[in-house]
Amino acid sequence: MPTSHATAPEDVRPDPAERPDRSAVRILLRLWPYVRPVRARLGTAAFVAVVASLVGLVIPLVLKWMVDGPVADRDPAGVWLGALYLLLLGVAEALLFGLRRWLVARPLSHVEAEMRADLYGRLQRLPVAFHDRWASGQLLSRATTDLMLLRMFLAFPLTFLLVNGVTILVGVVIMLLQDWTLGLVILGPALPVVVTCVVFEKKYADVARLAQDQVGDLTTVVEESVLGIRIIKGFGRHRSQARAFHELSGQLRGTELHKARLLAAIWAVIVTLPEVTIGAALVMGTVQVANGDLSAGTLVAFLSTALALRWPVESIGFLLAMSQEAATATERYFEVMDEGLEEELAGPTQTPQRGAGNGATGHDEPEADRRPVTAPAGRPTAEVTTPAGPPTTEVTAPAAQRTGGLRFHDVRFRYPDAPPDSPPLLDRIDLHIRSGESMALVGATGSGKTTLTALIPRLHEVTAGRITLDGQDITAMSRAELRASVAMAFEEPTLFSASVGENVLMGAGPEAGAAELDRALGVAQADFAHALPQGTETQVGEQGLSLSGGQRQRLALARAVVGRPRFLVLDDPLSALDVHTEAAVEAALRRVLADTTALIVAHRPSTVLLADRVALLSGGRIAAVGTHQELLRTNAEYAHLMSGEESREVEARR
Ligand SMILES: Nc1ncnc2c1ncn2[C@@H]1O[C@H](COP(=O)(O)OP(=O)(O)OP(=O)(O)O)[C@@H](O)[C@H]1O
Repeated sequence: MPTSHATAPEDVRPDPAERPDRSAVRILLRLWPYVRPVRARLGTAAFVAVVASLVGLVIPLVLKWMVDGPVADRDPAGVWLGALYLLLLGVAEALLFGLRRWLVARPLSHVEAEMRADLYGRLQRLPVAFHDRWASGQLLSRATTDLMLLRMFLAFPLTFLLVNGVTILVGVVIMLLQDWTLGLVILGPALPVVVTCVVFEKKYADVARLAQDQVGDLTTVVEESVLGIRIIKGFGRHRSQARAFHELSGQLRGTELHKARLLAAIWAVIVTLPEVTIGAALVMGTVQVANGDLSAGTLVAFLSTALALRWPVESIGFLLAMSQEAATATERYFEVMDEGLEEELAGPTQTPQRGAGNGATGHDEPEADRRPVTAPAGRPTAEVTTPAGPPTTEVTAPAAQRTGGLRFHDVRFRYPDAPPDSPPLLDRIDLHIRSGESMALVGATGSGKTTLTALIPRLHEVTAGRITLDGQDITAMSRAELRASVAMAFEEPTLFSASVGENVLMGAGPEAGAAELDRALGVAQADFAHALPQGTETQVGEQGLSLSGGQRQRLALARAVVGRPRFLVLDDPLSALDVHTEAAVEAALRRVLADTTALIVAHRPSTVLLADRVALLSGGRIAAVGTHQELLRTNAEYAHLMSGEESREVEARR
């Protein structure tokens, strides 16, 4: 059974100290492949916004013309004309900003959808080891909150940092042209503002990253609480769960307040300094007007321009903050996208080259696999071996029988996150399940049975050695081909939010229909599906929670057998069934197992009896292989496991 590792992944976030210290700009540049297809529209939108902003800067010049012209000459018609110009400029500015919004809305939702689709696709193709390591909440928050932040960045800060930059530049030039001394006064705070922005950016980057990671942690807690609601209620853990939630949300609140304090600090600098200088310029300008050195219109134009630049300057603070959050979101997005795909994973590092590929292997028969004894009546193979003792008889079976079926060749496995000096979980596993044979796999809890079965469809990669299916190395097959040949039913039967029929037919090709569905439901004794309100069209809830454990297990079994796989791997498939249903499923499974090569993880004698032979996994090795009766007689550990004590322990854990 998968262990708690699957539900409590370690913290995989890169240590802040280990994260490469890259500038926000370089990180954001990674978005270019997604932005490229919509660059024309985004560019046009930015151009329109620059024009709109510059239109706003013409308004002070019209004011200057009005004050020095019609107002000074007491010409009402001129004043009305000036007012009309101002109105037209205001309307033009508003229309242009509206056009910009219209231009960006569609392409940006396209970018967000593309990025989300890529992330989802990547998550499907990442190896199981990746999902073991990453908390689901961290992945969820990247697919939702982070992508929303990116869309907002492309919509506002990306454009407005450019627009405001151009506006400030043009505005400053206009002010210097009006009166260069007043212009220099206005430029005074530029240096302290720039320095503050640089310091702010670095500090804000760290806090933004922390906040986004904490959102991921919080999402994980919420998700686990919802999925585990029965356990929380059943054990009355809602208070401790709520405490854990409050603690995390308190931490997030603290981080958000830290962000707010940083924003307040930069805001104070960015707002106060320009305000003070505008005040100073007003005083100086008024004195100059009083002395006759400056026209009133010029002063009005100057101050109006300075006031028009207030917003572009003040907004820099939060535009930088949003950009920083977007850089963090980009970094978090690509942390997932940069993970190696299943397909890119190298095979075992020390693959023995003995007899690779089809044909005779030349591989020595494993010790426990050599001695032919009598097969159970009616079984397809006569090659059943005794459990213990030195090899006595060489196998004389035809080559096809020796290489056919499912075979582990000197397989070794250690979880990638296990300490490097720990012994391998599976060590020198040699096991041969002959074509058409079914083999039960028995072992103490935690001995590695589930892990061993997961190696067959390459959910994990063997550390050394190789596995062959009918003589063909599984690493030489495409994953699609491999997984079409091997069907699995896991101990934890997961159903998807779809109809019962769709859940079962997931295990077959697209051509499978009602006949295959009925047959599979029959084999798994899951005919209850026909009695559901809408028969096999009935939707099962999230994870099939509306069905009982036994019902879900039978549907999972039906899914495994529906595609008539060449190889069947069942991880304790009958654990949740009552004795009568179990007997019925066993009877039906026997017929299926006659046509396939199967490996069945078993805890109970009744499941073991489904198989032709049994392999005992102990201490990371296949300690014995033989029939149930033989192993009962000759192997004390097996006898103990089957005596019921171990089975009861396993039952008690469920
Ligand atoms: N993703 C993982 N990373 C590291 N160690 C793991 C991982 N999954 C399982 N293990 C460890 O591997 C060992 C074997 O686990 P496995 O689930 O294969 O045992 P099992 O024999 O199927 O147990 P059971 O009979 O209880 O289902 C356990 O000690 C477990 O802690």
